[in-house]
Amino acid sequence: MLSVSRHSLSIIRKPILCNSSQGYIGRSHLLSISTMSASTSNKIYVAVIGVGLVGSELIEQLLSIPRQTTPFELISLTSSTRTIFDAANPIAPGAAWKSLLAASAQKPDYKTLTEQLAALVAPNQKVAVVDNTSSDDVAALYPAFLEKGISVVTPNKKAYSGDVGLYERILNASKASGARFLNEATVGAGLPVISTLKELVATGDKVVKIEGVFSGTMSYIFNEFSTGKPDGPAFSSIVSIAREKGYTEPHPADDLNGFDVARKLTILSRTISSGSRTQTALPALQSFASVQTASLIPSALEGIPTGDEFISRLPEFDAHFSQLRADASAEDKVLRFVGVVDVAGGIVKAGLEKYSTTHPFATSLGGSDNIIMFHTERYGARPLIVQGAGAGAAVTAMGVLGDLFKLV
Ligand SMILES: NC(=O)C1=CN([C@@H]2O[C@H](COP(=O)(O)OP(=O)(O)OC[C@H]3O[C@@H](n4cnc5c(N)ncnc54)[C@H](OP(=O)(O)O)[C@@H]3O)[C@@H](O)[C@H]2O)C=CC1
Ligand SMILES: N[C@@H](CC=O)C(=O)O
Ligand code: NA
Repeated sequence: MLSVSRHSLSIIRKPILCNSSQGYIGRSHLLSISTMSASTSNKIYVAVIGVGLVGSELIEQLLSIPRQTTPFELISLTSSTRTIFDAANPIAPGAAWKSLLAASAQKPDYKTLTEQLAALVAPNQKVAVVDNTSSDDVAALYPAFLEKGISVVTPNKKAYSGDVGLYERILNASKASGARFLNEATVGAGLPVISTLKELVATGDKVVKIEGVFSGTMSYIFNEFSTGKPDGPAFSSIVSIAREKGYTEPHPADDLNGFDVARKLTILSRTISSGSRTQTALPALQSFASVQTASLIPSALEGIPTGDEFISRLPEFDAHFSQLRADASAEDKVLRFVGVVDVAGGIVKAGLEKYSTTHPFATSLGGSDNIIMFHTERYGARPLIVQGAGAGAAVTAMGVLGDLFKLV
């Protein structure tokens, strides 16, 4: 049970009928037949891990689905320090869930959570963990969740772009149990990038190359910093704004070192390799570290432990970035940080490039826009293009919630 005050508990929805194998049957004798069918079939119990920017927004979006139509029951929240779990009293729309979690005396215990969730898996009753952290430790738990039939939905790139052993364990566990691993929001946030790629590959199209701007942070930084003019705002000031807008990783160095893009390229490469009908020329990446990546971080700033300290030291290197901007401008070009998965050529790489001021990367991007171009056999000379905001809480949470709906 939740260890919270009576006052807090009063905002949790109380079922009138509850059946241990089917969960809610209804919350009022006035429920209509259609409402009852929504709440008795295809129920999906959801446990959210990580209640930061994306996690909080996801919870709000989840709780905003009309009660009559939602298939979801939000039964557990876990932050880095506390946890709550109560399958019999799911968190209700309008509940002060932050206070509930803050009032809990329970520390996170993932072994117990796995057992509690596994006990709920049943026909017509699915269970999903949503990992909204950027934690390697939480990512390492995915095989254990999946083995027990618990689906995993996540914007966290760590598992699918990390060590190949973990990646393979995820695939195997999902295959064995039928539980799903869904990670749309790991690339392009809410943009339909992974789903588009999976459909291209599953329907037998041959992906020749994927190229684009994959980082909302890098997009924002260079859209603002490098417009074709020789001068403009200081690099460090724009990085600070990108952080304030919620585009950066918890540590902004994870964006500026190119690793965030390298992780996304690894996820795309592995999605192609695992779905293709025939072998491709893509390298079998041991991890995102195998991607050829050109970091933007000056060596003096490498390994700085906190994001705050990193940001405070970045102005020391503003002159360096201003020079890069001026050099590009002298050639009538802009700077953009791009990624390429060259399937035909077997190359996966990320780095800062110069583009003519008339190129779509210079003219059509704004804010945190991502642009992803799929060059495939069927799309011939004119690529399939996905473009739009590629970072930020609202669009990322939407990508996560969209994946949850795929479980219905
Ligand atoms: N922001 C964006 O635009 C996008 C983000 N993503 C991904 O979404 C994920 C979340 O990003 P964002 O919300 O911006 O980051 P935040 O830093 O705002 O949130 C991460 C949360 O995870 C919590 N956390 C860390 N470790 C654990 C743990 N072991 N158990 C439970 N909770 C933990 C942190 O708690 P505490 O603060 O206490 O450490 C923090 O609240 C990341 O993986 C990111 O890459 C993907 C696409 C876009
Ligand atoms: N920090 C990332 C967030 C989304 O993946 C980015 O800037 O793209
Ligand atoms: Na996406």
